[in-house]
Amino acid sequence: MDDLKLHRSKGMIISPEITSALPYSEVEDITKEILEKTHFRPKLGIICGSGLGGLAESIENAEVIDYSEITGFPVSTVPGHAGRLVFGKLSGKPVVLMQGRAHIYEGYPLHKITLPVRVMKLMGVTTLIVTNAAGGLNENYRVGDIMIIKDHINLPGFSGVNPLVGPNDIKFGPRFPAMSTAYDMGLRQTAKRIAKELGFSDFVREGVYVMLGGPSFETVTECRMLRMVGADATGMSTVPEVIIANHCGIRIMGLSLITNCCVMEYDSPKVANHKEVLETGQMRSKDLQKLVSTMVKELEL
Ligand SMILES: O=P(O)(O)O[C@@H]1C[C@H](O)[C@@H](CO)O1
Ligand SMILES: Nc1nc2[nH]cnc2c(=O)[nH]1
Repeated sequence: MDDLKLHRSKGMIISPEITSALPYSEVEDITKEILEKTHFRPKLGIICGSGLGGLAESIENAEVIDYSEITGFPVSTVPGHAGRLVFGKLSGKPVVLMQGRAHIYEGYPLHKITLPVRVMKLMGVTTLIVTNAAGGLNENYRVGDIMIIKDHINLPGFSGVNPLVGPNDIKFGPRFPAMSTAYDMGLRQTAKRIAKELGFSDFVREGVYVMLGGPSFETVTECRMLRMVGADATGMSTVPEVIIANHCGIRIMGLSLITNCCVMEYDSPKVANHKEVLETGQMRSKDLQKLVSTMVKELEL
C-alpha cells in the first residue's frame, strides 16, 4: 500500500497543503511536456540564485522556456530571478539551468518550490549545482567571497517545515533520507582545486549555510545566534531544493555568493538590502561563471 492510501486507510486527515504535492505520474507528465520542447537531454542541473542568472550567458545553443509556460512551475516574482528554464551546452555538456527560483516568502508551498528538482531527476539529471546569494556571518568573510557549501542548517525544518512532509513516494526516495552527506565531498574537493588553479583562493571559502524563511533580513541578535551555532552564511533558499535532490539521489554542489556582510553590531548604521545583493552578483558574475564552467568541463556525469 502506498503512503497516501495508508494515510487515508488510517483515517488520517491530510491537509490540502500535503495532498497537493504532485504524485509521481504528474511529475512524469510535466517532464514529458518540457522534453517535447527541447532536444537536449541534460544530466547536469544548475539553479541560479538572486542576481546570478548571468550563468546562463555561458550556455551555448540556448533553448529557453518561461516558467509561466510550464504546468505546475512556480513563477518567480523577485527582481534578479528571470524565471526561465534554459537548455543548452556548457563546456560541451548538455545542461538545464534555472534562471531564478521561488522562495517560501513569495507564498509558495515547499512542494511547488522544489517541483523543478523532481522534474530534473525524471529528465535524467544526476548532478545539481545550486547557487544563492547570502549574507556573510563569518567575521573573516568579505563581500564578493564565494562559499562552497559543506553543510546546511534547515532552520524552518526545526518547526516541521520540510519539503518531504506528507506521504512519501518511495519512487522518489526513502521516508527518512540521511542529510549528513548531502554536499558531495568529491565535488567540493574538485571545486577547491579548480579555485586554486584559477587563482581564486583569496575569495573562495568553504562553510555552512543556514536557511531562514525571509523576507525580512536578520536582526543583530539573530545573526549573532546563527554564528554561535556554526553558520557561516545566511539566506532564504537552497535547503529545500537540496533536501529534495538528495532524497532522490542527485549529487549536489552548493555555492553561496556572499553579497553582504551581516550586521553583527547593535546600533550600526549598516543595513542589508536587496539592491546590494544584486550589485554584488553583477560584480562577481564572471568569476562565478568561470568557476562553474571549468568544473563542468571536468565533471563525469
Ligand atoms: O534565491 P537566493 O537565495 O539567491 O536569494 C537571496 C535570498 C532572497 O531571496 C534575496 C535577498 O536579497 O536574495
Ligand atoms: N537571510 C538573508 N538572505 C540573504 N540573501 C542575501 N543576503 C542575505 C542576508 O543577509 N540574509
